[in-house]
Amino acid sequence: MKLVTLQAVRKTENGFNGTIAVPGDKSISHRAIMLGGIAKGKTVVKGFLPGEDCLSTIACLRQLGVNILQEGDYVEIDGKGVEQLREPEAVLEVGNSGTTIRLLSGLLAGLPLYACLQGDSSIAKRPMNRIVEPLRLMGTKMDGRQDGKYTPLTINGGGLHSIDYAMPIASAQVKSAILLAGLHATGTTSVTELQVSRDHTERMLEAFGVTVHRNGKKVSIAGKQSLTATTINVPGDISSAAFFLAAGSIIPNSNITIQGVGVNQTRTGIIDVLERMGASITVTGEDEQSFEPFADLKVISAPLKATEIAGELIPRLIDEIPIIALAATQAEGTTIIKDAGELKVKETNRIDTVAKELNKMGAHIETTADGLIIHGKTPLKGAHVNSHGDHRIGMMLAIAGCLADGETLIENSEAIKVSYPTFFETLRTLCELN
Ligand SMILES: O=C(O)C1=C[C@@H](OP(=O)(O)O)[C@@H](O)[C@H](O)C1
Ligand SMILES: C=C(OP(=O)(O)O)C(=O)O
Repeated sequence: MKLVTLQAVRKTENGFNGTIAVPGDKSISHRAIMLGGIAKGKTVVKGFLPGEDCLSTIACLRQLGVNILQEGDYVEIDGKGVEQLREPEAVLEVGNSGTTIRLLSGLLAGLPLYACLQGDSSIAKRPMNRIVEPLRLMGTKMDGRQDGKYTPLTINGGGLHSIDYAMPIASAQVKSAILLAGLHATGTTSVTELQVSRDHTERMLEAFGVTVHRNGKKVSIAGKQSLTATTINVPGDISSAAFFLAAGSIIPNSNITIQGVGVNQTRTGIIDVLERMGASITVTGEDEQSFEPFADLKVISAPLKATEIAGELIPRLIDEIPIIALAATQAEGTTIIKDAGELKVKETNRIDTVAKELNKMGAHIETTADGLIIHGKTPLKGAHVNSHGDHRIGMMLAIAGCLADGETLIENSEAIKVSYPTFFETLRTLCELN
């Protein structure tokens, strides 16, 4: 039986203060393990995120026969090239990780192996047809429940040919799955994005010596290229830093510096939106040397005003919408978030869970078909809330609890370990929790 965890959080009286570093970027950590696993030579990953999702990726690659040493945020991968991957003897378990199942499916599609992939009860509800359709077009024999819509997925890979695919949705996971399959297909595979999404796969493939052509929203990769091992320095995860950027803005008397955060343009929508709302954020020490840019972010509390978030901005802050919604409850005016229907197919339906849980605390949030309407300047009060097993909802509620009058109890708080296992330790360095 799974234990239900309950975390108590009380209002912080003196603000959030201090200098912190957030754990490594989740998206980049997954990709470093997968690409290191098919490269030739020793790949070293520094600043790896030892969160449950990325540990699932390591476990899957080990099942495929890759030797991986992991100690905290340090990883060494003994890469022997893609031909050394062996057929897994058991089902590949991806846990709660959408990135693991979608990217790994793309990788496996190109290899002459049979594999079965499944995850937890949240993964079982998330759409897989978005990758199954293009991978089938490339020649993959692939199936899943309801004609490939849902997990478990089975893949009988190999013998792929290239495609020129126009994506019907904005998704870095779908783009990456196709590019990883294209790596082992004949001809040149192209993907044209509907809207620009995070480009970590493209950047990391280049870091492993692969030629990737980019032309606006079109990305192309010639098949049959091999990867050469490298050292990957993973920046701090801006999606984790986002909780403190928002907290520092809305919790009075705060002053936080977050060191070494990844500031890839495809991920910095959170900074743009908070600044537009009136937040005081300073970006310093930008380092562009590495394949992914890093910077230090400083935030001090400031009065916020409402905004509208829509269109091309959405993929640049898709995972930050729960914490942006909390910030908007404290802003002057009504914030409108639209074009964010993708939120319905994350770890939970985040349109519903954000509204339901924050409204328990006194917020006034309405749901729409593709977003949220958030009425500002609503004082929050402590309540018994639930992460519903969604890490980002859990962290957002913990920050809400630091702002609300009285005590907040967060049920299923253990979900936070998916992307930020030391979240409450960081919180305790910034303020008194209880
Ligand atoms: O490629 C990635 O690492 C991710 C892409 C996004 O998902 P989609 O591709 O479904 O938009 C994001 O929400 C997820 O947390 C990580
Ligand atoms: C949606 C997320 O991740 P994934 O799709 O990898 O489960 C997330 O981290 O918010």
